[in-house]
Amino acid sequence: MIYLDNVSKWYSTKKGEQHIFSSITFEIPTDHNIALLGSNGAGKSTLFRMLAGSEYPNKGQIKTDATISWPVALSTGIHPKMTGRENTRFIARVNGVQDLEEYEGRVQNFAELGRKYDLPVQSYSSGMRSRLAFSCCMGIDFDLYLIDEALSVGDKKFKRKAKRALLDKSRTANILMVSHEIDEIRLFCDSAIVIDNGELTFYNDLEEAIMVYEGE
Ligand SMILES: Nc1ncnc2c1ncn2[C@@H]1O[C@H](COP(=O)(O)OP(=O)(O)OP(=O)(O)O)[C@@H](O)[C@H]1O
Repeated sequence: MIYLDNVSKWYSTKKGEQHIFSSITFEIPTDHNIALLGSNGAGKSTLFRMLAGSEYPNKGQIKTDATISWPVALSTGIHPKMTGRENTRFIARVNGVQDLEEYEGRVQNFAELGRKYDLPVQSYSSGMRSRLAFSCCMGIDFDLYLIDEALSVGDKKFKRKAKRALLDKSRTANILMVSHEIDEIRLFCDSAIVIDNGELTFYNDLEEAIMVYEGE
């Protein structure tokens, strides 16, 4: 269960407070693979950051007993001065991974960074950074994965591999996905949340949600 309890979120800008969500009370079901649909600027990434705990609501609380990933495609939390391997170990410790060596090996195999794995991340291309972040995230067992345009990670070969890994995950865990590719959404999700004007609406029927979203 993920429960948004009277959540308000705003940003202070030069033009005053910009309100994204005002006093939202909403339950995100955890027994579905859910697409998060909304136009540019609707608040999808903001909601993701609050769910991941990297940003707090200005008011209210997000209550959950589920373990939630960080947004998968982003290299948030990857330290540029540390090597790929050091980052992997750090992420493993922070997330309570028991078998460090086994995890490290899995990430190394999946990310396919070759010798770069032992070089500082600041020497990586942006695609390589994303591959490391994606591999670190997939290597940890979360209840819910936040997938933010994650399948745009890496080159064609890596994209195929990432897609397969994500499909495997979606069978044993749940995903909450932001993608502007409707075909991708249909492949991974069975239901959706539409964000419109700061309001969240859950649709059990994905196709109905797509119709609402595309008709906006
Ligand atoms: N740090 C910030 N400071 C000020 N405004 C912000 C900040 N982060 C986001 N916003 C604003 O909050 C609103 C929601 O942004 P958000 O990135 O969550 O939208 P989104 O639905 O993910 O959009 P997109 O589909 O374009 O990625 C936007 O108007 C954006 O300009």
